[in-house]
Amino acid sequence: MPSPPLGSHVPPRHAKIITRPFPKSTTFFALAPISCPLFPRFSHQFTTPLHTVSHARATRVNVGDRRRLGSGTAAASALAATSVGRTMGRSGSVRRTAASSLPAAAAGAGAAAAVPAFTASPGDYRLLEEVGYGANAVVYRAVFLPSNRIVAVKCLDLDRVNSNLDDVRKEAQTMSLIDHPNVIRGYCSFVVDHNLWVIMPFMAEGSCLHLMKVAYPDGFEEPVICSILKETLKALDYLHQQGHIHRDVKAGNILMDSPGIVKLGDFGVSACMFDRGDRQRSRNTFVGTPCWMAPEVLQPGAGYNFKADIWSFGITALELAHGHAPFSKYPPMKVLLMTLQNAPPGLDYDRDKRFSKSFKEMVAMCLVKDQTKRPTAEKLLKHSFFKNAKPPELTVKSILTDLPPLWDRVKALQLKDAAQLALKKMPSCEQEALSMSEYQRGVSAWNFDIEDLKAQASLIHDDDPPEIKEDDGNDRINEEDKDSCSRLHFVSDELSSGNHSGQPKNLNGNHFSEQTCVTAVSPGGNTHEPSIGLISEPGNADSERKVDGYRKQGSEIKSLPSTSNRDSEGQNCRSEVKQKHNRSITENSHIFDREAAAQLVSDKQKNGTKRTANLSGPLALPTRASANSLSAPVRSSGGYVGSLGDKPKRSVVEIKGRFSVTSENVDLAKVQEVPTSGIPRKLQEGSALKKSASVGHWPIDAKPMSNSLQRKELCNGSVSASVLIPHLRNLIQQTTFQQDLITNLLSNLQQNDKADANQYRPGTVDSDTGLQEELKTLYRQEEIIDTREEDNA
Ligand SMILES: Nc1ncnc2c1ncn2[C@@H]1O[C@H](COP(=O)(O)OP(=O)(O)OP(=O)(O)O)[C@@H](O)[C@H]1O
Repeated sequence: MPSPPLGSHVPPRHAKIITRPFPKSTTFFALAPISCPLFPRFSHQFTTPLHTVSHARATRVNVGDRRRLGSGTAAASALAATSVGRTMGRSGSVRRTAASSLPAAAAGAGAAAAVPAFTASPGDYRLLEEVGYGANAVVYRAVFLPSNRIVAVKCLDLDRVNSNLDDVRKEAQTMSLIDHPNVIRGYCSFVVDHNLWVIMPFMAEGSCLHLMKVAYPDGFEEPVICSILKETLKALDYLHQQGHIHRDVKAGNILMDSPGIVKLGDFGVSACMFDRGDRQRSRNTFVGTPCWMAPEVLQPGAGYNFKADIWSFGITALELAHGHAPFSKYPPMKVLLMTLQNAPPGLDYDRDKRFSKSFKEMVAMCLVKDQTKRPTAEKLLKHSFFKNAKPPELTVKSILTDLPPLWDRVKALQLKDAAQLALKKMPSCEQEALSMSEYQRGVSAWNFDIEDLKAQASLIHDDDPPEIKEDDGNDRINEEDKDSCSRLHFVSDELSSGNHSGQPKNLNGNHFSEQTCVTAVSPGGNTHEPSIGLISEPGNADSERKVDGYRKQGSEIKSLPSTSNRDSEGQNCRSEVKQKHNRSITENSHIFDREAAAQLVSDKQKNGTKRTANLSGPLALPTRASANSLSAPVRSSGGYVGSLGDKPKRSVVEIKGRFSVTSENVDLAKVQEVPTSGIPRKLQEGSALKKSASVGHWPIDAKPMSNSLQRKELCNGSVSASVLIPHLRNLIQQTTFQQDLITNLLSNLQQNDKADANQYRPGTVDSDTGLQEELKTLYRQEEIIDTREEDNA
């Protein structure tokens, strides 16, 4: 059954239209585009449904075309407020939406009354608790003071999204045009200092991902999944019919409200299928989250369409069934390769016996690699699995009982992860753990250096640990895989015969470090009474919590007295939500070139050799704290950090180009097994020596494990934390020492080089007294360690 159209003039079915050029005259967006003072250049794209043209206002600032908002001031002057206060009669669905976010007391009256307009004045909103944050935004529960209505305010940090103004604009615009009970719409949006505020309905139960992390780590029961998926599918059907590809369908973007209302949110990376020019080109870039990405999104050339959402929907179904997405244990580039090379994941394993045949079938229909064989959302809604779906009011409601309020859950998750991080007491671990959890959560704005990815992918061991085989789909190799392989060969040929130089493209090189958020209020204008419900003074210890260098935005947001002076709207007070992000952001922060990735795939295939390191760590993803990510297992995984601005000290056991494998993420047994011929005997015992592309042969002690039993225990993961932690501490000490030693050796060599370049022979370090001394020191150190270990044993 088609979703409600935007207006009666809108043909109910558009899904078919998208497969052919869409004639302008039949577009269901505004025939007369609304003026776009915000982005004159994009005015033609600022369309809005006809029935909202008269209500949509792109007001405030009229500034020239600025694709990039470098500073808050620029941002403020470049982004206009768009208020879509729907004062006129709206469809029933909108009223339902509105009612769902009304405070209990007002709900009854609110449902009957006309939906009040929302103003584009920050003074009209009192920010309450933080209820989530993602790649670019912090989301607050807030009160719209004129009607005392509870809303969510998404504060997008424009400093962080300065290279993706299109995304910002699209998200705000798309959200404001949404008119469907299962899609989050934006009431209005406007700039407040460095932030774009998007006002939207408050979804009191947060995202499905959140809920799973808090209470359902192994996923939901089938009836619940069925309800959630059906609502999500209705949202997708609607969006596709309106010409949008969501591109980021995942449990983290499925939001729930108390009465069991389910809505799809986050249009940060959505695309219009009818776009041409710049925006069309953006569909040739990776946008989305690796685990949820359809194969065709990862392949160059062909392009993709709304069917990519159907794939993501299938992955989301698995996510809801298992508590995590398939392949989520792997680093992103491995996910990419597996998505292309392996059979699609499914519900085929022992643990999935509890699920019905129709559920499995439905998932299998979505996860077909050939996008043309995937059903449309509309067709999928007719699948037998959804026929018997119970109303979400019943099923979803049942999973929401006895839970604390959303903000308390968010706080608890934050504290839990902060505690885990504190336990590690390792700055690099912190960074890696965040990176890993970020990845596991599935970031939208993942951003990395393709060269690094190539290096890292080449280090990925093709033999996966047995415990994660299950999700690989390796056992399910089928005809599709053969197709996939042949496509990959084609990609390879294409790349090698084309004008690809073989050089990896480095399109962004964005480097991120840890996110730091600070919340502050500047009570501008009114000295007696800070009228907006924020918050705390900058620098106030209460407003900033710092746990082992990880400073999080204070959740203890204090509600201050609100202004009663309505005339002073926007003047009596100003609220400022500052998010200081200690990261550098450059252009294209969440895309990278698909061809470059294909080159990676090609290289990987050509390479064909098995590598020594079994990498389980993440790529150097932008490290970003996220409420969503905070409950993800904190795992010290090593991972490449070469692209990060600050290279944390760690024990490097292998350097491959710019890639470093740290002792933390190298399989201990394998390290021990590395051939070390030609290395002094002492170093072979209990040390791993590997070739470093950068520095030649150097003795590096990865894990001096004298006790093979202990080593086995460590490898099979049965060892307890109490055993492991001292060992790791010991390791850190050793590696710090070794790093210093290596530095000394290097500087000695350099000095020697200068002194007598002709006499210097590589490998003749023994003739150098200084170096001999250093090596002796190393031996001594090793002996001490060995003795200590023997004592411990
Ligand atoms: N309307 C809402 N009501 C309640 N919570 C919300 C709402 N919108 C978002 N959230 C919470 O805030 C989180 C972050 O929001 P959102 O996904 O829009 O930010 P983002 O920066 O675009 O994230 P992403 O990393 O997915 O790109 C959500 O996962 C959800 O938990």
